[in-house]
Amino acid sequence: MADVNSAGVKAEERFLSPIEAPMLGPPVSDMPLPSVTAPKFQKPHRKHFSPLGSPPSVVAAPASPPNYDPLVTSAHPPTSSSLSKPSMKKSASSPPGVGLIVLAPLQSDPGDSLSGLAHPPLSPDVSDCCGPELVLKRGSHGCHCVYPIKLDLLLSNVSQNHNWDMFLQELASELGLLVSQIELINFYFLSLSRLNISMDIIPHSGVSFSASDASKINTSLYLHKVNFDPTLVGDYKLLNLTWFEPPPPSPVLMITIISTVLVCSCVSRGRRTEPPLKEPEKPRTIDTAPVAGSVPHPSSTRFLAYEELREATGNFAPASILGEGGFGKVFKGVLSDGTAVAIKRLTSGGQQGGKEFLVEVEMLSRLHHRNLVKLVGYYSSRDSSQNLLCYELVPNGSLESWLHGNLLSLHLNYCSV
Ligand SMILES: Nc1ncnc2c1ncn2[C@@H]1O[C@H](COP(=O)(O)OP(=O)(O)OP(=O)(O)O)[C@@H](O)[C@H]1O
Repeated sequence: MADVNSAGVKAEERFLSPIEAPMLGPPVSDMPLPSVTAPKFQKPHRKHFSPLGSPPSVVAAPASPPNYDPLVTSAHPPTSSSLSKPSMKKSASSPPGVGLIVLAPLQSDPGDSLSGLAHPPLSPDVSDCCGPELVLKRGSHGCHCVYPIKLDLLLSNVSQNHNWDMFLQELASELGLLVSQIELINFYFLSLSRLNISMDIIPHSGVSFSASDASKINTSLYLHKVNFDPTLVGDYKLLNLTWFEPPPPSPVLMITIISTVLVCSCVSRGRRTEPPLKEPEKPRTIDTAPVAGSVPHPSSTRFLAYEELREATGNFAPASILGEGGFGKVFKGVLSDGTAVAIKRLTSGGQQGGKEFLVEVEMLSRLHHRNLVKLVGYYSSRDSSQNLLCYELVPNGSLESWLHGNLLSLHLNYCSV
């Protein structure tokens, strides 16, 4: 009898290198598994669970593919007769190696008896919007593609009046699946009671099965934990199980995620550690500028430490006195930076209070004229009991001599402004 596939095609017309079926010859593990060539993008890891090896182990496909191509078929609509006109086609979109493992044809006369067999209800064709190794999830909106588990079983002692719905229900129940997750892709009769059947198991949620779920299915089938009604199927053998590990996120997505994390991290860190904005510090010495009431200290001139002024004048030594006006003595001195200055020490208890003094200092510091003596800085104690003005030193004689001499220079001091 010659074997026929689901489309009723004689096996010997299709297969150049037939291999013995597991129950008829070499074990399935000796069957070379074809290599997979998938596009680089979204390439999933394809893993074969060896039915004859340790159940949870993953057996990689051999590096060298066999010389013959495995038969790759698309899903076929149910055929009314196993001897009907063949409609099998090579799938261009499917990668090699994803499909039916070819079993050897039996050398017996097929006769017409196969036409009376109850054929498995194959899933109808669906639109081919999915990429290689992906299948369309039925019932979903749009083109929802998922990675299935591809399963090949060898069924023996199959009832001729096989109730395939019952078989699928039992298989789904035993594997903890929904019947809707199992799609029969192809079948191949070896004899009246024996056939190889291929199916896709569709993940109920997500884009693929987890490794543990795939391993459970593999183990259940390998260890024959799946029990069928003996009136339906006498025995079965796991020929092949292929699980597609979901591809890792694309590099673009990874870069986006990493960038987002980095940006968020930097922003968060910046908020934590960014010091509060500070006013640029003015050159100060030891003392700090006074704040008299609501009047801020003058910003356009220097606040000088009393200690510096005291040292500059030799502790306001009488020898450094330049003169004396209506508001106090004027001392000659040199600041720590070498600037020669005239320091006017206002008489304590003068007419001006702290606020007025600071306002005057602010005004003086903003007046600039070639005939005005430049204000270098000032000092005012917190209680305004000590107020000092520091001018550039006018050399070559007293102001009086300048004013009353030939020079037409004008001197305006703090009191006369
Ligand atoms: N920048 C200066 N450089 C050199 N000597 C100065 C300077 N400022 C004041 N003096 C000296 O100190 C003296 C006192 O000056 P001050 O300005 O205090 O009084 P005044 O200008 O003479 O009169 P008034 O008190 O009415 O302003 C001046 O006569 C001058 O000799």
